[in-house]
Parts: sequence; C-alpha cells; structure tokens
Amino acid sequence: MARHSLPTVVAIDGPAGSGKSSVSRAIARRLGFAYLDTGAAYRALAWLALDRHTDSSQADAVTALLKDFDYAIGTDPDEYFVTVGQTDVTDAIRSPEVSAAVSAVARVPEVRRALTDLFRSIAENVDRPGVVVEGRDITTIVAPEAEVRILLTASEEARMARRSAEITTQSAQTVAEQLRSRDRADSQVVDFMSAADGVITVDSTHLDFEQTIEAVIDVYHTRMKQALNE
Ligand SMILES: Nc1ncnc2c1ncn2[C@@H]1O[C@H](COP(=O)(O)OP(=O)(O)O)[C@@H](O)[C@H]1O
Ligand SMILES: Nc1ccn([C@@H]2O[C@H](COP(=O)(O)OP(=O)(O)O)[C@@H](O)[C@H]2O)c(=O)n1
Repeated sequence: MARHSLPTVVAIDGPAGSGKSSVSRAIARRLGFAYLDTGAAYRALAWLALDRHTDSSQADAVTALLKDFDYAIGTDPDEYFVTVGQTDVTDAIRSPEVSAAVSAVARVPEVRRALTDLFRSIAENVDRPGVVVEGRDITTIVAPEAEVRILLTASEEARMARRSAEITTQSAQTVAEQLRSRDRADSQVVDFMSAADGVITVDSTHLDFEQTIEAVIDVYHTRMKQALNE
C-alpha cells in the first residue's frame, strides 16, 4: 500500500510573548500549512484540573486526569478552536487562573510524554503539505527531525510590553511578573532560551510583526533549499 508522504514540519520554540503563536499562524497561512499550538494542550489540561478541583501541584492527581482528557484542537490557521469533551475552552484556557496553573501541569513527566505523542500524531495527520508546530520543546523533543527549526526570541522588555498590550484586565506590572515567573518555572523543565544544535535563532526585538514573519519565511526557504542540496 502506498504510504502518503509526511508533511513538512516547521518547528518554532521560544519564551512567552516572543510571538510564537501569532507568527506561526501567519506563516502557516502564507505557506498553506496547518498550524499546531502545543501550549493549548497544556493549558487545556490545566483548565481541566481547575474544573475538577484537582491540585495541580499533585503530579499523581494531574496524571490521573490524562485518562479522560478528551482533547481536540483546530489546525486550520483560520479556524482555531480548542475543546475538552463537549466544552469549547478556546477563551477559558487564556485566563490568568489557567496561566498560573499551567507550569505545574507541564512539569509532570507523564503529561509531557502523553502530550508529545499526541502532538506527533496530530502533526503527522494534517491535511496540508506541511505544519507549523510551536511551543517550548518542539525543536528538541517533539520534532527534532523537523525540516526547519527556529528559536523565536525577543528581549524580556519587548515580550512583556507585547503581552501587557494584549491583556487589559491586569496591570502591566502584574502581567510582567506572571510572565517572568512562568518562564522561570518552565525553563527548569525545558531549555527554550538557547538554540540547540541546528536551530536558527530569530530575534524579533527590533523587528515589527511583518518583518518577523519575513525573517521566519526567509529561514524556511534557506533551509528547504539546503535540504534539497544535501
Ligand atoms: N515582532 C513583533 N512586533 C510587535 N508585536 C509582536 C511581534 N510579534 C508578535 N507580536 C505581538 O505580541 C503579542 C504576543 O505574541 P504571541 O504570538 O501571543 O506570543 P507567544 O505565542 O510567543 O506567547 C501578540 O499580540 C502579537 O501580535
Ligand atoms: N511545547 C510546550 C508548550 C507549552 N508548554 C507549557 O504550556 C504553557 C502555555 O504555553 P503557551 O505557548 O500557551 O504560552 P504563551 O503563549 O502564553 O507563552 C507554558 O507556560 C508551558 O508551561 C510546554 O511545557 N511545552
């Protein structure tokens, strides 16, 4: 039986507020690729923990949630949604409560293993020629063999300013503190502050949104050309 060829994978990692989601979605649109936001799954599991009044610092209790974690995500960059069972949690997973609980959930090794398997399976089965997958450990753990691997960074100042412009329900100072503490907790589990071997860094500190998209697309074309000649 002829096996369909696997989609081209563009893997993008980086800290909170570096532009991963918005830039990944935009480049997926331009390339005609699917878009996979992996942070949404960690957030959805943290949402489930809160919904069930599960203490997210209890690794066993969080692991137990995996058995009925009925998760779905839209990978069409123009039709993004996240559901758990019958509940649409697209907006709920962005709440400050979920953001505060998510790092504890993401620290549990069984959770990381299960979600990594899930991401690989979703990425392999998209109905597009390629997929842009973004998160913290995509270039290193989820898809180390990806054709294009990028670390998207920006100075802490730029990241905090971008995120606080988005979140109007909390003070800029609160948003910055929460982001900094989440990055600190997350970086104890995976290193997304420095590029692994073969991973290209795109620093968007002094680039606007459009320039960042262009810089990422340039890396994509360069890597694909190199791959043809290898
Ligand atoms: N290069 C850039 N210049 C200015 N704003 C940007 C840039 N890249 C992203 N943004 C904006 O910054 C905010 C955070 O981006 P987002 O994609 O949510 O980051 P991440 O997914 O890495 O947390 C969004 O409002 C986005 O539109
Ligand atoms: N590949 C990934 C993606 C996200 N995460 C976790 O999920 C959380 C939410 O990810 P996100 O991409 O939605 O975060 P931001 O876009 O808010 O930075 C992170 O703070 C990490 O704890 C992870 O551990 N590994």
